[in-house]
Amino acid sequence: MNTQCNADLAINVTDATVHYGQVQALDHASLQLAQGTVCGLVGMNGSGKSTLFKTIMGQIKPDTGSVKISGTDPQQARKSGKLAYVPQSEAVDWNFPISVRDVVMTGRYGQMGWTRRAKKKDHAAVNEALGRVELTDFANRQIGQLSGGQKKRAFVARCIAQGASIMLLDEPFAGVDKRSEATITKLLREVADEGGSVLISTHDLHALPDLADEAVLLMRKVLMHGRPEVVLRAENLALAFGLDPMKRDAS
Ligand SMILES: Nc1ncnc2c1ncn2[C@@H]1O[C@H](COP(=O)(O)OP(=O)(O)OP(=O)(O)O)[C@@H](O)[C@H]1O
Repeated sequence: MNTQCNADLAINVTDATVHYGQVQALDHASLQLAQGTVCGLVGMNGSGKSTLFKTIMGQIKPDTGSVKISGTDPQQARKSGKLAYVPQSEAVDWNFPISVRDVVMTGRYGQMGWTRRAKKKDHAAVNEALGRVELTDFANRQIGQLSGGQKKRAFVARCIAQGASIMLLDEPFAGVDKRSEATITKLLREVADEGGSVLISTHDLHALPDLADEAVLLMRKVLMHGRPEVVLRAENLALAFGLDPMKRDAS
């Protein structure tokens, strides 16, 4: 789909197979994502989307194949702050006694050294990120006391404070109000326009053509990768879902 050489690819997953015991979650999946693109990841429940994210993040080592992030290992890309992940809401402990500001500050930890003492530039990065997601007024609230959409915005702000140029977002629009969806969409577009890359799983297929430059259909392997309006054609969705999810909930 792209003409960049491998080291220029933001994400390069080649032939990744992942098992959880007897369950095969990825089956020789390959995905190349160029710099400066927003890509939507679409697939039914259990098709391997979260597993693919974890594999790209280096949290799961695939049985076969390899993952490169801008030509380096995922661990190295995470350490340098280049690669960031916004997990599904269910994966977060919202009762943890931490403020919105401190959640965003965790994005700076990699650059602070072992003392984790925030300097002026760290506070400035956090303030700027909070402003970009319109959460400045909520900075001192405990993270669990935000709405679903505000929580997502806080985690996007964390990626921005980190200075990440490659962002993975697992269902960022699930249970999210329209304002938050619009704010997040605008920010992701800005990240891509600045040369970053965004991979975003979503069940909201109607929103995808406005949000993403590309779409990927996943069913343990990548069935199709191309322009959203082509990938989301009914006959292609039928391959991935066995029905027409534009007429029904894609889950
Ligand atoms: N920790 C685990 N142990 C065993 N099986 C798992 C584990 N995590 C995921 N699976 C299985 O692996 C497959 C892929 O799961 P995964 O969570 O990657 O799918 P998904 O596309 O993200 O699903 P959803 O849309 O529901 O979030 C599923 O069959 C799931 O049941």
